[in-house]
Amino acid sequence: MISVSGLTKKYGDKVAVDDVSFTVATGRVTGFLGPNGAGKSTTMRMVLGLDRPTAGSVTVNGRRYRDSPAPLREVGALLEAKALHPGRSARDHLRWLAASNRIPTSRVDEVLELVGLEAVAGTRVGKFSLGMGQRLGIAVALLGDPPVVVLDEPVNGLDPEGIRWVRTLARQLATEGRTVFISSHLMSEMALTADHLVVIGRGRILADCSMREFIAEHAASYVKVRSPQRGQVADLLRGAGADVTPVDDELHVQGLDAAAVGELVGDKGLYLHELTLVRSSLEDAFMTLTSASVEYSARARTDQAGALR
Ligand SMILES: Nc1ncnc2c1ncn2[C@@H]1O[C@H](COP(=O)(O)OP(=O)(O)OP(=O)(O)O)[C@@H](O)[C@H]1O
Repeated sequence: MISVSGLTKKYGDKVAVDDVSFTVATGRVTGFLGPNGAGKSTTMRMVLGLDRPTAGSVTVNGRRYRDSPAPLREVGALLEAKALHPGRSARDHLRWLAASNRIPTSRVDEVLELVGLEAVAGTRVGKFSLGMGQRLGIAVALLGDPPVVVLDEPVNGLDPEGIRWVRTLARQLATEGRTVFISSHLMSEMALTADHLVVIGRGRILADCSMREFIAEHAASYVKVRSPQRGQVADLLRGAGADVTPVDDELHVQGLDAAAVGELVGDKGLYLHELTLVRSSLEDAFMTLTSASVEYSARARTDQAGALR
């Protein structure tokens, strides 16, 4: 498991990560979600000991990454813009990493097969597409068969088949009991992949909850009703305690579910032309949540400058 406590990173005056605490549990996929520039990569780099925190601490399975005797076998990571030797083949790259981390060479062909690069294993990495590079990065992450896997934007550059493959792989790794921590700026992708969500905006944690809780709390829903007796239906539903908003030729009803609306209307012998549960998309919920953090951050900066004191 990964434990992040009071983590802060400043670059000069810029606070990239601001007093962040959360836990990434074993045996499930935790999605790390936030808009561009939110602080995801910076946090992940600190988890991996590649950036030194200004304050706070991170432990992976109880110790700091850089204190690990065999990092590649402890934590597998895919980071953005991974530097690869362009003249080397994928197989040679993995062999070199395996040898320098005392991982058996037989594992190289296993991971090449796992990520679907067997056919191009001898091709120079410089000729790889973005998607192939991502697959090779994931192969590197899995080379040491690590119990903890950290993937920064793993679906970048992948086609729909590749995206589905990453999703299945992440779920499989979690089912095997590993700790899986994946960043993305795409809510729709995380909704299909993650069990748990940590949402960050402007360096601060905005939500840390299960995907189910996030949907219940943030994805607003209403029942869309169309009826030739709109006025009567609206009065009836309001009388039953619902919140009813007329929109064009529709009624948007909150406070009663679709079944209750249907039964109330049926009991009175009124007609319905439509009865639909409408959920706002998770993408909308995510945008609303993170755009609020922009305002918060602007206030915080004014406060820091002393203007409000
Ligand atoms: N080395 C650096 N020097 C100065 N500022 C930096 C540095 N690295 C990151 N930042 C700033 O810190 C903030 C957080 O960046 P970070 O890359 O962690 O965000 P992110 O959520 O990963 O975004 P993206 O999805 O665009 O990669 C951004 O405002 C970024 O400009």
